[in-house]
Amino acid sequence: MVIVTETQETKIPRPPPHIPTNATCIYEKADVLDQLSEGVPPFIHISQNELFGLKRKKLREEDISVCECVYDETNPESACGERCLNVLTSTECTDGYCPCRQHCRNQKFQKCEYARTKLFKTKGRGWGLLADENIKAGQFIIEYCGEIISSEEAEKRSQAYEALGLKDAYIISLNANCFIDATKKGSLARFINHSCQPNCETRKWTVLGETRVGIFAKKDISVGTELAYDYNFEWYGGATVRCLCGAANCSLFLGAKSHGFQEYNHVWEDGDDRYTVEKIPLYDSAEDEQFSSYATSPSEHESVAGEEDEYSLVVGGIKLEADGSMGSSYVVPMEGVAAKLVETESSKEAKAFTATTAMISRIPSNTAGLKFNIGPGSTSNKKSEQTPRGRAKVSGRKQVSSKPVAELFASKEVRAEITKYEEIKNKATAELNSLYDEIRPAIEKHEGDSQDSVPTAVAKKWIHATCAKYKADFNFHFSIIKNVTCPPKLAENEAKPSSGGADGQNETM
Ligand SMILES: C[S@@+](CC[C@H](N)C(=O)[O-])C[C@H]1O[C@@H](n2cnc3c(N)ncnc32)[C@H](O)[C@@H]1O
Repeated sequence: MVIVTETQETKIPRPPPHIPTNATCIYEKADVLDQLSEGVPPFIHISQNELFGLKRKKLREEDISVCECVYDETNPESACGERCLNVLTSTECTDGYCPCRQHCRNQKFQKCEYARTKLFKTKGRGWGLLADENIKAGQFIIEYCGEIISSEEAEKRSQAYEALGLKDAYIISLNANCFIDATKKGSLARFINHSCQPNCETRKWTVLGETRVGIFAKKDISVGTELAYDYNFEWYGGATVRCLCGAANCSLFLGAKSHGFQEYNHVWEDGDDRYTVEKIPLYDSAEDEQFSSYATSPSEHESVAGEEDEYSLVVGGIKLEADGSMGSSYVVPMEGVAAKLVETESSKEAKAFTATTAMISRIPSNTAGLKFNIGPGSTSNKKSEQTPRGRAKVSGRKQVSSKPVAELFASKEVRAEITKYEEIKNKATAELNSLYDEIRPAIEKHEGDSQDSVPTAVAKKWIHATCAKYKADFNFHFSIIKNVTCPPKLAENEAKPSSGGADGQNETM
């Protein structure tokens, strides 16, 4: 098998000269090539994402986050460890700007500081990746590299791959607008399989102003153990793949946790071991519910107006360089796929591909609130509704109105308390809405690039207002529950509460 790695000719848009580019990658490519033995389906190995039909945003000096770490020669761990401000916000330090200079330990993506891993053939799940050394919980293992594509392109490609009969899916979501496709080009992370009880997880990091996805250890992993993460597949309907992870809590199908999963729509292919199920264990849909917040519907992906890469154009897997020649790294791998894609993309029928299996997994932000998710959907897991003016409703949930609730209580004191908390809640909601209008330009500006990050000052304001709203919501509901479960003693002149409202009629909230 011929494996072709990225070449010097591959043109990657660079930031201006005064802004540093990726630090030297110390990853041993030879190690990778050794592993790609006979039988591994061909692909192009890359250790840095490539943009397809999208423009790379220039990194501006004012966008560089500079930490406050002080390097102490007697303690090498003092350089950008877990207390580094950048590490805490999942942002890599930038060469030339980090106070710890060459001692900085927070450039793991840029320097490809990967754990040692090894490809191996699994039973029934194709190829997989295992730990080739002991890995510590929290350790960065490898970057999920591939082509960065728009959501429209992702949909088009996944349908095309399905039509071509590709069994393995390698497209994961980067944010609402962009996806990483490691089908034709990728790092070894593309071989990591799914598990419903994973030892790894995906995390998004900001590296030189761009969002990148890394695979991190969720727990200590001993040498020889298979690496796996939860794909959180987002399915666009159609065929589903039986999960063979073997975990006790297995969801049984890849994508079973996604909204798009439709049990009635399974397509089993004759003679395909991957899809053969000897005995299907009983399926408990309740298990899905606890995970349902991971996945979102396809409609959540807003399309991006595809702009051409400044430097080159990729057509059906063949890269055309500025001089019209074909990039040399594109000649051998995925020949069949590339050829068919050229054929289908150039024909009008390409658009008429029936949507069958289109698997796109979604990467949750794993920064535990340190990364500021902001905007219309940030107060709820569900996509928030938009008013005609475009303003996001803060919550799509049914609102409880205080009046009928308060009337259920005989105590004046309780009624006053509930009404007071409702006023505070309404005020906090109004403040959040007006803040959203104020910061919308900043949000929209950032949505065009990385939807996950907005300037810290804006994020802080938003977090403050959101917390105030949550607190007010909580206090309002808590005061109702508290007074229902532990009603205050009534004053002599107060009547006993009726069973159904102040006027004795049954009322509902
Ligand atoms: C990102 S690839 C993983 C590498 C893949 N095994 C290979 O040989 O290239 C994802 C594909 O691997 C297979 N796969 C991954 N995890 C699986 C699992 N738990 N059960 C069954 N198939 C799995 C599915 O075909 C899926 O579309």
